[in-house]
Amino acid sequence: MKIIERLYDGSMTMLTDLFQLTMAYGYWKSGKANQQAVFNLFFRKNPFNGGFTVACGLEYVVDFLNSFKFSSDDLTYLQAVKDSRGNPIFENEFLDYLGHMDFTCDVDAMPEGTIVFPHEPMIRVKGPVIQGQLIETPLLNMINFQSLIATKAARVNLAAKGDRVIEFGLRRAQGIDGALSASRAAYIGGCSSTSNVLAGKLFGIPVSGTQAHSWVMSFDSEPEAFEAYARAMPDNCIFLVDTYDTLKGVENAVAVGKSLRANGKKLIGVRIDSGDLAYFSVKAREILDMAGFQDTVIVASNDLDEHIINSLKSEQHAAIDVWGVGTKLVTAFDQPALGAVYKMSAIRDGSGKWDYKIKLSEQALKMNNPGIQQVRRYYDQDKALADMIFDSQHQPEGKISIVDPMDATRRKKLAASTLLYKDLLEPVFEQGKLVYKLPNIEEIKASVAKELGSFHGGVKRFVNPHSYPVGLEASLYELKTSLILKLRNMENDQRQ
Ligand SMILES: Nc1ncnc2c1ncn2[C@@H]1O[C@H](COP(=O)(O)OP(=O)(O)OP(=O)(O)O)[C@@H](O)[C@H]1O
Ligand SMILES: O=P(O)(O)OC[C@H]1O[C@H](OP(=O)(O)OP(=O)(O)O)[C@H](O)[C@@H]1O
Ligand SMILES: O=C(O)c1cccnc1
Repeated sequence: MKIIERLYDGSMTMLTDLFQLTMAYGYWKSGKANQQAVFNLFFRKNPFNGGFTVACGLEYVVDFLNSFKFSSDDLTYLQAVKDSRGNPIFENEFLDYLGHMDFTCDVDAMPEGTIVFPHEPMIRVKGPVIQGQLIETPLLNMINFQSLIATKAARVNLAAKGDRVIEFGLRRAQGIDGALSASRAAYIGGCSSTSNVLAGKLFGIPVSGTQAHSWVMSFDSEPEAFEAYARAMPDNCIFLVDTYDTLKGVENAVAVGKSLRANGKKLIGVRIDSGDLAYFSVKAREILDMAGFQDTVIVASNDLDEHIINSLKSEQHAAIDVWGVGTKLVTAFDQPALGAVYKMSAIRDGSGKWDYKIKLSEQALKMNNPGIQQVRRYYDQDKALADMIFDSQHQPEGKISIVDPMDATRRKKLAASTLLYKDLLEPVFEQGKLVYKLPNIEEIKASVAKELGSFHGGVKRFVNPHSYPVGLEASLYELKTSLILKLRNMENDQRQ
């Protein structure tokens, strides 16, 4: 079979790191496979030095978990995986166990489109430790990338201040799924359409586009190229005007626009893809307006990102109506990974009691939070005030104090009983059964716009954004501190 058919028709359960399978084998050998554990997926820093992150990728995760099953092909492959002495790593009885394994975990997650902040669990998995372990890598793969791109797209669209942004990234994206899931995430983050036709077909995203230099170059002259296009597609005319001389190109577009008009058609737009976009767009606008083409839009492209768009639009008053953004959006050019991690935060001991876990680190930033966490977002009217990470086993009551996990002296008191709130993690799977109704892509996209609207402008600015308050509920903070002290004492005792 060809590589693309094999990739997309096969089971995805093996989309994991080998060490997840070797640890799974170890859990099984040690009789621990079914010990209940809790894992949280979270990141430690907003991308792009920004003040927020857009959660994205859950639909992929749901699909992946829904069809989580090792196929006989997978097991045959695993049978042949060898250790350092050339012997099979996995014994057949274990492979048989994997073959019969069904996904039975509880999964709670933030819906796609939720605005999320560092240290907040975006996904919580509770169930047999072997299963929680095996799905670590694919969950990170799906959530890290799509959340990164949805966040970049949200930033680009904030800079465009309501103008249409078309995502042009397919040709520069990181491979096939890098392009497809980037187109999906970019649309969710706020783009209006994509040039990626397969993404349009798969996800129901509107597709749109203009024309390339090769079209113009294939004719003896630019006017001939525009005329031929207008004859072929009179209702789809956005001419690329910078192949030879941008302003002459606009004049050539106007000339064809006049004959389109004479036939009851319209010159929809011109695209400028090089040079000083502020200067050329303003000049192009003058030419178009003088000729009576006030409603012809100016599309700009060429290595754009949120900073260039912001400068062109807000500082230089460029006359650009539509932004075509490719490379820097779909490759998350200035930050290639979100850096979300997946950490165990509790495991049930032999007596059935939850044993809360943290990982010690020299860096406070790297110490995870313990417990079976939930995130509560408090609102004052329709504005988000602060988020509290708490242990769902101990529902907070009365007056609430939240503690900054990076600086315990920073505490925020909330008159919680008078405030509206929403718990951000929603049940997705209960004992392996899907209990969540997936929103469609339009609903997800609309929720990003709505959610962003509930945050103060300072959180969304590009330079030194305001750090939105996220804290640990005080008793969870105390618990974390006591676990750290206990582990440090254990370390000291072992050294003596
Ligand atoms: N007025 C402007 N202010 C800020 N940045 C701009 C402005 N006009 C264009 N840019 C950006 O400057 C960069 C221009 O890069 P470059 O010099 O490679 O483009 P170019 O001169 O159009 O040549 P090419 O044909 O190779 O694209 C692009 O990222 C573009 O988006
Ligand atoms: O610049 P991006 O944000 O990635 O947007 C996509 C770019 O892709 C096309 O260029 P093409 O691949 O033909 O090459 P070019 O850079 O020489 O125009 C298009 O003209 C844009 O410039
Ligand atoms: O349609 C376009 O103008 C387009 C598509 C892909 C990349 N650059 C431009």
